[in-house]
Amino acid sequence: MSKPREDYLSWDEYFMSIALLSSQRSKDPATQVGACIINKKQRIVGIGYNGLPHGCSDKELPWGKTGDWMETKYPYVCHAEMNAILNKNQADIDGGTIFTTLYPCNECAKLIIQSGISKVVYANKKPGSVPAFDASERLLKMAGVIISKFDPPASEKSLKIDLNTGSISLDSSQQKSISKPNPLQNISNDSKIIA
Ligand SMILES: Nc1ccn([C@H]2C[C@H](O)[C@@H](COP(=O)(O)O)O2)c(=O)n1
Ligand SMILES: [Zn+2]
Repeated sequence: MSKPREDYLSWDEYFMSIALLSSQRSKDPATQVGACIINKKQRIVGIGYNGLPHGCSDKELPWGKTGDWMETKYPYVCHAEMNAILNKNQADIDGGTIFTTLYPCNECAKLIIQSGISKVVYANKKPGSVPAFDASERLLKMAGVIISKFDPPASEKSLKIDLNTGSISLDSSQQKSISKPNPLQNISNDSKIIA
């Protein structure tokens, strides 16, 4: 009898991969973020990425980061976590988990708490002390939300999606390459999340 496939995605890898894939819908030229919410039964109930509100033109609103605040992206972009919560297809997400490619900001932390989500799994966090992330941590901890850093696989694991042929390959090797930096652990304040 043939054996089941051994080289497959763990649940956490699966949900974080979906968050990462969703981030690739973002039009933010600097930082693409994705989020995936699961309910208590491990079913996906919401997905989102950072982008402008419905009906607001990607071409008319600014995408810059500096200068006059009104002429930056910050007042206009909906965060990935916010979109995932608003897109949820189930009213009750109490006790759910949100997988997010970037640590949630304080505004998203409020939404996470109020929606009943009880766990956050994040892949990246901006280095140093950033007020929006410090305040978020304060709120999440106070509300009893579990904060967990995504545990990357012990060995190299990468997914390659070929949209031309419609094929996908999951490559894994026994050892992590020492020379190649892990993009999930190494981001600067200004860098793209996924290289
Ligand atoms: N947890 C987060 C944090 C940030 N975002 C979005 C908001 C912006 O589009 C971008 C951050 O801009 P940056 O200053 O890093 O270029 O990421 C989000 O969706 N979720
Ligand atoms: Zn946010």
